[in-house]
Amino acid sequence: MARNKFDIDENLESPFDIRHFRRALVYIKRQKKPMIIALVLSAFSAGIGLSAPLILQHVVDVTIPAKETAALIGWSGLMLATIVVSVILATIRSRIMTRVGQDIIFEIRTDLFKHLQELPFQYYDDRPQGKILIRVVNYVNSVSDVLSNGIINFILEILNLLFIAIFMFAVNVQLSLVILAGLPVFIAIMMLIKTRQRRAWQAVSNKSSNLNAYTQESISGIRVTQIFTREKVNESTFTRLSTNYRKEWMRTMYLNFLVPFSVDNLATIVGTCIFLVGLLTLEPGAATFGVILAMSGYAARFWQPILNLSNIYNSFINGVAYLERIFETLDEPVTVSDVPKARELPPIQGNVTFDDVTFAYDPGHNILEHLNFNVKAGESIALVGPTGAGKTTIVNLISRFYNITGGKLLIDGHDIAEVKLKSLRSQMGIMLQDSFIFSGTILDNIRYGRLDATEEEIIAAAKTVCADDFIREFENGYKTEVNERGSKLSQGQKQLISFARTLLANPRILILDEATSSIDAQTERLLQKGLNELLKGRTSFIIAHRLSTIKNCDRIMYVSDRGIAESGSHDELMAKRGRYYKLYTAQKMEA
Ligand SMILES: Nc1ncnc2c1ncn2[C@@H]1O[C@H](COP(=O)(O)OP(=O)(O)OP(=O)(O)O)[C@@H](O)[C@H]1O
Repeated sequence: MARNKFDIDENLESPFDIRHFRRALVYIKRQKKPMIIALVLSAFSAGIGLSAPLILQHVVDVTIPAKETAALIGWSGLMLATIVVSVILATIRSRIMTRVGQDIIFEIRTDLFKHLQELPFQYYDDRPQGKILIRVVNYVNSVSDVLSNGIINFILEILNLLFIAIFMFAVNVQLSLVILAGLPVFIAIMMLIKTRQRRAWQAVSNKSSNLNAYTQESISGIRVTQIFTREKVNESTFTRLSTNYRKEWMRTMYLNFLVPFSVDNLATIVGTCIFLVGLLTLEPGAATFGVILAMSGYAARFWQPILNLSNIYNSFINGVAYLERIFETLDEPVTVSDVPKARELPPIQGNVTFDDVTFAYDPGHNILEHLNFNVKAGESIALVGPTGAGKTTIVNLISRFYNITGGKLLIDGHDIAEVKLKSLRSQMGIMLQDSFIFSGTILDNIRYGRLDATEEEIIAAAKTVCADDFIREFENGYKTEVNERGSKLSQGQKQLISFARTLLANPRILILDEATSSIDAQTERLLQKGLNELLKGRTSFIIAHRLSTIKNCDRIMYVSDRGIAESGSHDELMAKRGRYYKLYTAQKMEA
């Protein structure tokens, strides 16, 4: 998918790719056993149900004229028994199939989530989160029925149809042909609306995806919305997307209504014809009144599975519209992954080399060009420079969150493109600009990257970053529950927690992207002390706009014009009186 937004429809596949169905069969096949049991139960239930018209015919033609009261009671009891057995079998089948449906969606959803965990940053850069979410939650739910009951019901309805055909031909061939005469008309109607129905369902999936994306974005940005009093504008955007969804849904339903409407009408016409033809040819030995009654029963039963089949077909194309989206996500290539013969990156010292590195997020728009620098193990590097120059991009490349477009990036001489991602990232401590806090306790949040860390280690990390004091001030201390995104915490507190989380991993290379931007100057000074100790012997990349915090770094790189414009220690760069000097003196004056 190219870059997408909440009001841009995703590309629709046309015509239907049968591969999607074959892939769905992989999940269905895993449920073979319970599905066969359900099928057999249903076949029994349907077979028993089919005997009812035969009993009726016998009662009308034989039992009633002969006034055999005892037999009449017997036949009535038998009819009741068939209904009871049918209901019991149908209930058992429903239970089995509910479980099968849930097992199928459980597996699809697990595969989707697993895949989403591996997809690179780029995938998430390119689309609204709501469009991803709707696939995992809603779309998977929507295909459950079609992949479980849909298949079974399809087989059953075909069997049902066959049985009914056999029964009715056995009773009367001429009237059976009358019943069948409506079939070509029905097939013609279905052929006419089939493509439109498919497109309509695809459009519904698109519009619901757009609506979901916008709702999700609006909820995430609700604070900004209220700050700028944009509620009315947002409501009108929501109404527009909602209206689009409703329109597509209605269009789809109108098409769908055509099916039962046609079936009902055809069934009524055929039913009338049976009485007409039956009564006209009513003569002893041919069509008795009992036969006509039985045949009109079969006519109704014959059209019921056809109606059911067309409903199954309808939910099938509806499901396919969702399946396409689900499999599209599962097929999304994991572009940042281990190469076939990837090696483990051995425990590193922390030498980092950018060897003629070029990088573009979007082809043709280089953010970095022919970047060359070498960082020795244990060196502390500050990346400074104007907004949007490429500082975050540089540190993201070191952890291989994106593949570089040209050149090589080496750690201790190992090309990072050739080592296992896990072995690379597990030796890095990265603190992103967004200090994301997960729902759970503060303890859980610090422990996030090292599940085996002891409480003592967690507290030590928190102390190093000066987070221990404020954490203990909470009523439940480290066991304090925080909400998703840490809504109970101040921005600075979130940064300190995520700082502790990064340190706990004890990384050889530490990357701090605006790690202390929201922390007050006093805490920052204290933090700096702890950090200086901690940074000893580790390679570190520190991005900071507040230059006072990076003054003491071994080397400062001024990032600009797709590369490093200046590089040196604070004193060297100040003596040079270049861009860094200007930036530093400007900040000093402001302070
Ligand atoms: N995911 C992305 N897709 C496309 N372009 C991007 C993406 N992320 C960043 N950019 C672009 O790359 C350039 C460098 O961005 P980067 O975040 O590295 O800058 P920065 O120097 O860290 O900025 P800041 O100081 O504001 O954090 C910017 O022009 C930005 O628009």
